[in-house]
Amino acid sequence: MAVNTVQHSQHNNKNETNSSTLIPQMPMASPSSSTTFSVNPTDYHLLDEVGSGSTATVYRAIYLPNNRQVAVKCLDLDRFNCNLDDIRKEAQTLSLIDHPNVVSAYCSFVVEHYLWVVMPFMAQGSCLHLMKVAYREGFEEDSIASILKETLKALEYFHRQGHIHRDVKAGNILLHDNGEVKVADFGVSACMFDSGDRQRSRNTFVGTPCWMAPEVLQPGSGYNSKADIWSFGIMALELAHGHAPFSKYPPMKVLLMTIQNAPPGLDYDRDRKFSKSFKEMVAMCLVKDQTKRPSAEKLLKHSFFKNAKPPGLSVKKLFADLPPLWNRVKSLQIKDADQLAQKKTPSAEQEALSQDTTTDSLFSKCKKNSGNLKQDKFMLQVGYNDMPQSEKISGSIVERTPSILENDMEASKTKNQPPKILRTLSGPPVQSMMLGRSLSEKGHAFERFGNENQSLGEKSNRITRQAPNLSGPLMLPNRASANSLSAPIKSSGGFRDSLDDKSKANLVQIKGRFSVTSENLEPVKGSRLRKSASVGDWMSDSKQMPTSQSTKDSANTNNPASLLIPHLQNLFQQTSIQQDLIMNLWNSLQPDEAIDASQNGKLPPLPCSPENKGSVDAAALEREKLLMAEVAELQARMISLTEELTLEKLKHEQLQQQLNNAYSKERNGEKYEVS
Ligand SMILES: Nc1ncnc2c1ncn2[C@@H]1O[C@H](COP(=O)(O)OP(=O)(O)OP(=O)(O)O)[C@@H](O)[C@H]1O
Repeated sequence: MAVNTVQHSQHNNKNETNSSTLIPQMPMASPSSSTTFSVNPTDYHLLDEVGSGSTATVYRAIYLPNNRQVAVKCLDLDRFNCNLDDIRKEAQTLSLIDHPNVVSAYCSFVVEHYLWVVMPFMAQGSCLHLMKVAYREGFEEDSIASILKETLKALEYFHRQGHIHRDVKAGNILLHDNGEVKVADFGVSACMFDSGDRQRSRNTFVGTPCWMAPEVLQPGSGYNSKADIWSFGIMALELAHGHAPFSKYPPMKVLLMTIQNAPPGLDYDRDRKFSKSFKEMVAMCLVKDQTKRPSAEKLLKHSFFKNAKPPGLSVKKLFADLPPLWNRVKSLQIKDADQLAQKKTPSAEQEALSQDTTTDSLFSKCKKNSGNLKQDKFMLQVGYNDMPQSEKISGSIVERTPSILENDMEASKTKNQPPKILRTLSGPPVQSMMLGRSLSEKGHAFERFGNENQSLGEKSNRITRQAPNLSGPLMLPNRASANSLSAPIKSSGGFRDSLDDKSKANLVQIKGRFSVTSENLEPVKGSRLRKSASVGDWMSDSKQMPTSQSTKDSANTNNPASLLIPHLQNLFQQTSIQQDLIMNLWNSLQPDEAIDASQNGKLPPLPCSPENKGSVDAAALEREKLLMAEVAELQARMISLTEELTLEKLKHEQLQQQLNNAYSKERNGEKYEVS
């Protein structure tokens, strides 16, 4: 493997302070191909966007020197608090991966603040995308068996090499025209989230809430390759139903449900169409005790896989009649953008709705429906430093109302957008020459959708491209092609670890991923977070999605009810989830550990007597009452402010009327007398 030492371009990641942090450009021959790919970005002609996830956008591209079709994954380095040395190591590891069921990398290099990873182009995209486009209820069992078997072969390979994939899900299983199945997203993404050495990365977890194994969420428990087997079981359910279990719930709730509930599985009644052997195989993967889960090697011997057909038969047929991937991606984007646009509630209606909501109904609604609130209105924020000392573990679900979203979009439209940034709303910064070509290609593709769709396309472009992505790298447009239903999450090796370590004091979620251990939050602070695909459109805005402090501030201003009520709802939601989480984690501590942590100040002095857990519940109730009272007070203030505002508006209108009268009389030469 030749290593080109030419530094192509600098990127402005904050960690780039020591000499070893520049990522080397790595031209390399693909392990299974003799072609060498250059690290010169002008050698790549980016054509269409074929997918996007929480960390990257992926393009179909042509490698100009040999006219070969490739995929270029563009990871935004600004989004991560990453050690570039680690990225280099991981990129090297990635280049050494050589298995027919694993998507390897041809080369990687930095273009401005993007890491470009050049890979084989998998022409049918991910299983998740395929389900969204054509199989919303999931695939048939024969296709599932083949996809799972190929995936399992890749996992067996990873595990044999001592690796854990850590993000096994349908969004990371790619398909090719001939039915080939390959696992993607190994290596680079992992390292993007795992600064630190290998050992440390074992103590952190990159994953996606619905797919995460219980042991990676449990305080203090370690995990190993069996975590992939759990995710594999969840993915089996995802392929069978078209979505992962719990995917309709907010991430924090998913975490709790994964820990507390019985493992999900194929239901004997509801899933009658599936074989006993499939159900049994899934049940073997989804055992909470990781030691009781089979290894990938052992699982491959299960009868379910023995009978699996070759993918050329059972997978290839899935996309026989479908248009090319990039057109599917575009039409899905259009559909999603259209749905997004239709979700808008006129702000007046929103206000009326908000004002109708009483404290009681609001509270009970939040309590009762906390799990049913639409995922696509939520964004999860997890943080320590923003919270009072007594609430050091926090997980807040912030509801994003359609009217706020709308405002964001309007605001973004009015901002001055330098052409380059405008171009990069959904993609990497590339030379204008490449940009021109890429955009024109996109234009052609849109033409195929006819006039009606063309205008939708424009709308989609307006919404998805101009969505508020201007204030920071985290602001991604809401895209159909994103790894919907698969927002990854990252947590440290248990919450207790996080509490112990000041360097892990900030928790931030980046587009669905839990990004724990953020020592330097600068790239995130002030940035606006938005959506993740998978569990919906969770969005945040430093201005509009308040932390507890900004919520307080907003209560002190003359904000109209339509803005305040969603904040109150957020508070309720946030508080109830936090309470659940605190109680759950606290109760999972050993009594002596809890006392110890309280006494040495690592944990706030919760009124928890290990002998008498009932007092914890009482304290929680007490706290709930206090919060209710606070909210009632806030709401009363809000109502009175709203009334004042209405009065002022009335006065204003009257004055306006008088002025108009005076003006028209003056024009008519009459003398106006103020009444
Ligand atoms: N080599 C490829 N060929 C074709 N499509 C691809 C390729 N790699 C990725 N994609 C598409 O792009 C999507 C996003 O890619 P990827 O999962 O690597 O991004 P990510 O940001 O790492 O996602 P995640 O949200 O899982 O972290 C995939 O779900 C898939 O649809």
